[in-house]
Amino acid sequence: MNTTIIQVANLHKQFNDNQVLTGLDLKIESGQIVGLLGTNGSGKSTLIKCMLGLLKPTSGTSTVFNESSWDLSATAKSRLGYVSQEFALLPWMTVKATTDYTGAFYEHWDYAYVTRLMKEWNLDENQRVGVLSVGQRQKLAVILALGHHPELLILDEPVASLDPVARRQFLQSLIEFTEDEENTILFSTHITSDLERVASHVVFLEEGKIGFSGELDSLKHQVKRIRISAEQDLPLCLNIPGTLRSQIDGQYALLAVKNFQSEAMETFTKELNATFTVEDLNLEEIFLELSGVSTHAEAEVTV
Ligand SMILES: Nc1ncnc2c1ncn2[C@@H]1O[C@H](COP(=O)(O)OP(=O)(O)OP(=O)(O)O)[C@@H](O)[C@H]1O
Repeated sequence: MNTTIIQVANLHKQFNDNQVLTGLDLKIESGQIVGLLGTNGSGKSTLIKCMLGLLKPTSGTSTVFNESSWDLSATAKSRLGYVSQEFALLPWMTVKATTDYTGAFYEHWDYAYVTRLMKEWNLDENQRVGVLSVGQRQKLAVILALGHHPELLILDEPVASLDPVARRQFLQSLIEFTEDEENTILFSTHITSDLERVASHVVFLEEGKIGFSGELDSLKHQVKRIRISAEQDLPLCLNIPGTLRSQIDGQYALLAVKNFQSEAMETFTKELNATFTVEDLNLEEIFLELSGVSTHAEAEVTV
């Protein structure tokens, strides 16, 4: 049975007069791999920090393992792994000294697992941290977060500096991490193809609110591109509920809709004496449509 790992209720966060998060409600359950999407500055890091108790919400609540995020016990913290965007490592230490030093803080540090990950991810344990590339440092930060087998892993843009090979290895490790145990992952990213490869659920932040939260498959099922073709010119405004974008050109129309319902579309097009076809969008196209950026430029309006 799935248990609730993170629960956010009516969460607001404001920095001076900058309202970043506006009444968010969110539930993440054990075993989920949740991808957090949103445009730059939409509040992904702020939400993560509120969940971890690193920032205090202006109002509302957040709990992790049923404990208030703002007041997490040492036991709850030991069940967490977190990699922030601005992680700090000591440049004069070697990779090995860094992992040993971090491991010393944990009761159940898995030295063998850490050594295996370092080998798989081509990290030289004798190298000094100060001379590592940005991507190598990012790999090390992720390994440090995994070494104690956290039940909940939170990663803020973990793959931004990784090359495609390292990204594949990293994603594979994430899959193993949740396959072996009932672990939960929340990660923010701008790389939608990565998210599509591993995430079971998606949370989409939009103007301080949750634009979508649910299963990845459900999101793909709901957001579609529709082509309408009629015998006569179509009206200039179609008024189809859930339309994100529409382009009308005489007898033809091209639309992106959210909450697509086949029956409603059938009724609507019948009234216009028109027919329609439905096309799937990939996650990047869905993300762009939900963010208000048309992907129609790449698609012809006519059938
Ligand atoms: N400590 C802070 N003090 C003041 N403003 C902040 C602080 N942290 C974040 N902000 C503001 O909150 C907004 C959201 O920032 P945040 O870093 O959460 O966005 P993000 O979605 O993670 O962005 P990105 O995709 O670029 O990493 C921005 O306008 C930012 O300037």
